[in-house]
Amino acid sequence: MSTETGAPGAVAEAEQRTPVLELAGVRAGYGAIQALHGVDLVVHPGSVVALLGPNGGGKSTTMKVCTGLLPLNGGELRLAGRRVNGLSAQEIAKLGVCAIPEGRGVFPNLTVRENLWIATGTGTDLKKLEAVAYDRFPILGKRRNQLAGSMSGGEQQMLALSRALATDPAVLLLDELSMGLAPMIVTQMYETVAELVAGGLSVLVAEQFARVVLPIADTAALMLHGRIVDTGTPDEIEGRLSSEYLGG
Ligand SMILES: Nc1ncnc2c1ncn2[C@@H]1O[C@H](COP(=O)(O)OP(=O)(O)OP(=O)(O)O)[C@@H](O)[C@H]1O
Repeated sequence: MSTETGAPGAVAEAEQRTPVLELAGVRAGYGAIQALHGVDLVVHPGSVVALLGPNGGGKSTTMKVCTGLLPLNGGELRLAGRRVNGLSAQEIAKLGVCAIPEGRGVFPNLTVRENLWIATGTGTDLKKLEAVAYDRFPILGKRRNQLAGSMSGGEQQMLALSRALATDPAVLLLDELSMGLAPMIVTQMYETVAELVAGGLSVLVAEQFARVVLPIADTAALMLHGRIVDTGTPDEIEGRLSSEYLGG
């Protein structure tokens, strides 16, 4: 969370603890296409790192590396200080990495309840899971028997977030949470993320339009052509970004 409310000590303290997620000199690509050329990123416990940059910069690829969906061909991926290069996506998920991919990640032909039921594979009881989800997003309770694919983009994103949180992740990866959503819904989604971070969650969020995520970020990193070209506090980065990257 941003330190505006006066917790610089807490941030400094978090930075002294082992990062929940760390990329050091990470290289990765698709066959002959090298997409990441030595990416360094650190997510401290209870903080939000915003990964910014235009289309094709490598944000989604970075997310795929963090979830184990794409292997590294150089550098190191560390979770809670442990090198996890080469672990499968399933093993990485078990270590507490949970992602909401670009374009949501709900099962459109399943109802809200059925989508939540999928998360019971992690051992949580469906009733408890539903109670938490409907408490956080009452609209999901009203839509519990509706097919996820027939809901609005915002409602689908709420469902995706609820399902992700059911796994009690150590670090949550959000890829373009705002995509296709009305500004008011985006604000609401990021407010929810900020509340979760205040409760101790760590988040890495990729966003093409910086303005929607900078208010809740502790650190921002600008990515271009598979490289982090600038890192700083949200204020520092905002000051250096062109309006093109800031977005509406
Ligand atoms: N499946 C793929 N096969 C081949 N090249 C890919 C694949 N996915 C991404 N790339 C390439 O890797 C580079 C980084 O793409 P990536 O999707 O990570 O960027 P991004 O910053 O997330 O952009 P966007 O927001 O548009 O998804 C781009 O040059 C892209 O064309």
